[in-house]
Amino acid sequence: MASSILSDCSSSATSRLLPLRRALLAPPCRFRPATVAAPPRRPLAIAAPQLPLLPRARGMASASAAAAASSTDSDACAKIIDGKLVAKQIREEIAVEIAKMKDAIGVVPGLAVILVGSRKDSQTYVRNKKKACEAVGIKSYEVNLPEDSSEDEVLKHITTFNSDPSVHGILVQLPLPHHMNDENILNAVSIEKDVDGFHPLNIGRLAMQGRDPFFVPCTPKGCMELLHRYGVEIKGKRAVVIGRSNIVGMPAALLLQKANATVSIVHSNTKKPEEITRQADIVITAVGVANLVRGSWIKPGAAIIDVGINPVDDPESPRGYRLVGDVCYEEASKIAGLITPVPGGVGPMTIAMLLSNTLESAKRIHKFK
Ligand SMILES: NC(=O)C1=CN([C@@H]2O[C@H](COP(=O)(O)OP(=O)(O)OC[C@H]3O[C@@H](n4cnc5c(N)ncnc54)[C@H](OP(=O)(O)O)[C@@H]3O)[C@@H](O)[C@H]2O)C=CC1
Ligand SMILES: Nc1nc(=O)c2c([nH]1)NC[C@@H]1CN(c3ccc(C(=O)N[C@@H](CCC(=O)O)C(=O)O)cc3)C=[N+]21
Repeated sequence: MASSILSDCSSSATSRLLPLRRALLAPPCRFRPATVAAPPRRPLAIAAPQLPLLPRARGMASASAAAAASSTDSDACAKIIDGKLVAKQIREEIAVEIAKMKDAIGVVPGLAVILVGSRKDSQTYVRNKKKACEAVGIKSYEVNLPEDSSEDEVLKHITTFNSDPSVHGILVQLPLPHHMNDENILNAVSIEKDVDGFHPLNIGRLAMQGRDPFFVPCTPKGCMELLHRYGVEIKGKRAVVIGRSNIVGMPAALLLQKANATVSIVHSNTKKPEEITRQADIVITAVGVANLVRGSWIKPGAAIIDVGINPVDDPESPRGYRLVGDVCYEEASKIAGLITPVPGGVGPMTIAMLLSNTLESAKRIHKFK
């Protein structure tokens, strides 16, 4: 459900909640349309990190550059990280690899999606995943179960997919109905087919030094991919992750740490989150609160990756609502060096990473290089 109120990002410390006003939608930056930065094409950075191909974004090159950027500089305008474009490039790369694999060994990757219940947003995500699979040549299998299904029914489908050789990835759409135990269900997915990367063994391997998971969770992997493709240096930088969920915040923090950032995690009990966030060269937000992160929370020149997807009422939109992130975009885009929009930032990357994980799984299972 869309929230019926929207922070207008205009008060100082706390969000003032007002009815939606059209004027708030005006683009804040004079140069905004021209600053959408297209990253050059290159293979997935997760497999082979480093090698930034874009010139460093304003303010990200060094502390002195960041210090030079002033938050009162009205011309300052962040580069937009175009997740939609990067995701398209990645899908094209994946389609080429799938065609090669099919030619060489006659195998196409298969992804099974299990959806329980009839939440509209979950149905949309699953439909979009299916479309994305078809477009790159991944065969998709779908199971739709009613809301009142038993945990055993879900487990039965997982077991069937675990032993089906044409299925290389299994995804159980979250959230599950309340009467089901997420842990039991996620534990049942074979770790070799856990393309969401949510199995405790995969998360454990992600957390451990010198170990690698079979799969990195898609949304955090997408965030890292955007940072890599836009040439954001991570090693030695300060990063703040806002949110610590098992599916986004926590694995995002682990990945940043693996990439040698110094990481702080902000959560609902954190005191003075703005002071902590203001120290960060890189901020990843995954909270689910519209406009939580204000311009005053951001270090000039920082890279901001906004994972939040928050519906707010918008009578002028055909759907009656629109999506905004956790970051007050109007304010943040005047101070940050780089920023992801919502929509069109991390969301499309999540789906691209799911396709990437499914291809990776098929290649590993069939020992195809
Ligand atoms: N773009 C994409 O592809 C995806 C987007 N999302 C979106 O990302 C957002 C987060 O999703 P998810 O991680 O699943 O959400 P969860 O609700 O599982 O986790 C939210 C986290 O935010 C923290 N939090 C809540 N309120 C505050 C606050 N005021 N200040 C600081 N931290 C706070 C919570 O802290 P605590 O742990 O203390 O409760 C918790 O760790 C949602 O908007 C979701 O729709 C999610 C997945 C993919
Ligand atoms: N097992 C499981 N794995 C998930 O990865 C998973 C999940 N369950 N449950 C729900 C969350 C959410 N999620 C998103 C995926 C794509 C967009 C996306 O493509 N968003 C578009 C907007 C789409 C629109 O306009 O509605 C964008 O940000 O541009 C958003 C959110 C994956 N999740």
